[in-house]
Amino acid sequence: MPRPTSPSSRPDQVPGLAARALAMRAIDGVLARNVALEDAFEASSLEPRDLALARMIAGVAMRRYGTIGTILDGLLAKGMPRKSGPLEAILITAAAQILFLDVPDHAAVDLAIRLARQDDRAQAFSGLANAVLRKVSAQKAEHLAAVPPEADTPAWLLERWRRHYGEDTARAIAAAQRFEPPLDLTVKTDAAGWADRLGGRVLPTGSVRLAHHGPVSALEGYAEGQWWVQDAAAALPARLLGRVEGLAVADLCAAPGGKTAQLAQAGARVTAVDRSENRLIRLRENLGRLGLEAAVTAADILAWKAAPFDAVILDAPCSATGTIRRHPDVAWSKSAGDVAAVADLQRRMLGRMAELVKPGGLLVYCTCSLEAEEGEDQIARLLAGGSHFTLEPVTPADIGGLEGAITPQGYLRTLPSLLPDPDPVMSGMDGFFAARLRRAG
Ligand SMILES: C[S@@+](CC[C@H](N)C(=O)[O-])C[C@H]1O[C@@H](n2cnc3c(N)ncnc32)[C@H](O)[C@@H]1O
Repeated sequence: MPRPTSPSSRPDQVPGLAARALAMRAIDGVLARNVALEDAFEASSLEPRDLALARMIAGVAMRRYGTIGTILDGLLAKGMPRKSGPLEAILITAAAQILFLDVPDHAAVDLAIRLARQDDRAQAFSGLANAVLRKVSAQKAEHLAAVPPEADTPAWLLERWRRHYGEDTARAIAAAQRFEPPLDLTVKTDAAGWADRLGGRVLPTGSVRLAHHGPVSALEGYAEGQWWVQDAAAALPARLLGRVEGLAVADLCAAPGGKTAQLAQAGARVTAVDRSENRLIRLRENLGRLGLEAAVTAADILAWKAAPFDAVILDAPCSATGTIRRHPDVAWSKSAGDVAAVADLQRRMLGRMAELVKPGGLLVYCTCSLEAEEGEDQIARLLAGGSHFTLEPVTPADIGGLEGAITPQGYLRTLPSLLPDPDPVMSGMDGFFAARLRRAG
């Protein structure tokens, strides 16, 4: 039975407590059950202000979880107590505020103690929590200086990136992921005009970049459907199909529809396929707001039958390690086993593509993963196995001159460390892989 809480400590009556409680539950969900942070927020009924605060706290806590964990470990002489329920998530929630947010330390500590006291298992450790958090607060700068930047990337991921990209690039990727990303928009037309109106800048690849971290629906042009949110790297794979006006194009694994919108805007007759009905609701809403059209189909593409298309883009489900800047929980909720499982699914999806692309037609395969198994290795295996496809190398002209994003083999490989800027929050792009293949005629 949950213990009754005293009226003065009910989350809805203590200012700020509900936001901390939600942040703590979201963090606990990632660390204890591999639940995505967003799932905790989507199910919440908190006021928008509290929800935004909870998102901010949990976001920075996951982005800097390696640093926070190292500092807490150093202060817990006997390690995290066993059977202490959400104590670890409570400490992380408070330490994230103390170390990285502009919140009075005493408020962060006080609210953490209230959360601990509300939980049957954690309450016995509220004194310990108080002592540890006061030590975090007392020597912030010293604690932070003692932790190397790589601590915020799990060792297994860093090791893979070292093997595939080399030491310097692996470190640069890890460093880029410690900062919140900018907001990138794909605009229908007039990128320079929208950059001007929204106070942003046009990237060489054509996206408009803003340093904006609030809700986007209040920004000019959103309601009128003049642009959509899409990371600069995510906007590149659809462009590899070249001129698509009047062509029949299948967008496979399409929801929430960023690439569908690009292709429809470019004049293609798009068929958007995804197996998730829920995500297709968002795709339809997005297309509706943008005033764009596509034929939308809910189906598992491993079983879907259709007459072949002039061109196909397959944005396969992946480990999403290229999006850790945007979704820092991905770093801590995924494992090497997850990479192997999605790589197997991607291989099976690619195996079906010859049926769906007309002879002479184009296929673009892409993933938002930094892992070679989900990118380079997939295409190398496909091409080595007597495939119907040949590689059409990506050229700088395809992607706004971003030569650094093209590999010697002719693949597109964007990294969070590309597009550097003196302001780290205006730097970088998601990690994407894409290959362009032509089916034999
Ligand atoms: C990376 S997301 C796609 C993002 C989208 N292309 C965009 O640009 O907005 C991957 C999508 O694959 C879908 N998916 C996963 N397995 C699938 C399958 N077997 N058949 C169809 N869709 C699938 C998921 O529901 C998810 O929406």
